[in-house]
Amino acid sequence: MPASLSEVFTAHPVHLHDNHIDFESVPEVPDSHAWPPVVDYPSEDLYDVESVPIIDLMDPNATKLVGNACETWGMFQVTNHGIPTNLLEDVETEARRLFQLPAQQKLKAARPSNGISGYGRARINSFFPKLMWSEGFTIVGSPVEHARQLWPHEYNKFCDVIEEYEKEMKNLSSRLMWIMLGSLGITKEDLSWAGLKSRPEGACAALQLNSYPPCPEPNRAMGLAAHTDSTLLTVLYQNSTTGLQVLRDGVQWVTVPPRTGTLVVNVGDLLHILSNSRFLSVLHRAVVHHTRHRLSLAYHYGPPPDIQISPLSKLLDPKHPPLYHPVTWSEYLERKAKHFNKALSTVRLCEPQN
Ligand SMILES: C=C1C[C@]23C[C@@]1(O)CC[C@H]2[C@@]12CCC[C@@](C)(C(=O)O1)[C@H]2[C@@H]3C(=O)O
Ligand SMILES: O=C(O)CCC(=O)C(=O)O
Ligand SMILES: [Fe+2]
Repeated sequence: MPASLSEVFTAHPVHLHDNHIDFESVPEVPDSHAWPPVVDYPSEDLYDVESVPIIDLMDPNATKLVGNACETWGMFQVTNHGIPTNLLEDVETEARRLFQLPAQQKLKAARPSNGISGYGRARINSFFPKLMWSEGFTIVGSPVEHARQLWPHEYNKFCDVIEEYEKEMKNLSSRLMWIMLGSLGITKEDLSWAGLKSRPEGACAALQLNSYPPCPEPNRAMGLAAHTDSTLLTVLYQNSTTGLQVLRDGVQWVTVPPRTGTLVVNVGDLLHILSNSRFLSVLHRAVVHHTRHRLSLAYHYGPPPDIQISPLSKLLDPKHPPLYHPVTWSEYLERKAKHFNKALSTVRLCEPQN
């Protein structure tokens, strides 16, 4: 069994580095990136819809509002989250600087086919016949090794900003997790691994930088295909270009409009399991824009990789039996690498009632 997140993908190599195109210079979407019209669910433009809840973390009712959003949307936006505005600006600038590098330079820090961190396409691309209109850079822990490959002489600024962002995101994610669980009546005593003193690092995370260049034919391309995250929760910063969509009630794509200073939070598959299905792990995707470049930074927050995650006993009774097998984050990421969006059903104990 893998001891760290980095080892998870050794058994599931994905080869995704061929066929690079210069997104900025092509006049039309090449066949390699041309998606047939996605006829799954309508987009909200057709209807007048409510949007993802915006929750002020300083609101005395925040816990209740967060719980409600997790049970109905599986996603919410937060204000008054405590992440300094200048840090958000700096991290956006550094991400932009990275993606602006020439392809050959970025490929020096390419994510190995059997590795977790580095530059490359979304690993979920291996499940689709067409390529996505995006590039990504995954960071687990220190970015130094890869940053040196990108900027041999001036990698310090990037590393300082990323490390500060990782530190702030880790604190915020932990705080959010306790608010989310608190809404279900769960306290620190109910989660044996959360207070493990012997493991000061405790939780584990991956920071995913995503770049979506402008696209000459946005309706024929896909930025990031519909997926759920394998995490406990994900905290997403998006720049001022729209693109993120969330599946509402399993029937309709709803855009999550960027709002300055606001962060998007979504429930991941592991929190869905812990909550015994009370919280929704929602499908979300990123579409692309005709003229505007979109950037997003997703902080994928999970438990220590080798800790068993299973429905919390406090939420179980004869009417609410456990719906999932215990699984570690490492094992779950392996399942995701093999089964993609069917990973959750591979750990399900019994079929949903309705
Ligand atoms: C820890 C991780 C979660 C993630 C895989 C990763 O190693 C880092 C990137 C994450 C991401 C982002 C895009 C969608 C996704 C399904 C993917 O392929 O890479 C998620 C992965 C996940 O949540 O399973
Ligand atoms: O770019 C976005 O808005 C979505 C990114 C995302 O879903 C992810 O990195 O998991
Ligand atoms: Fe995601």
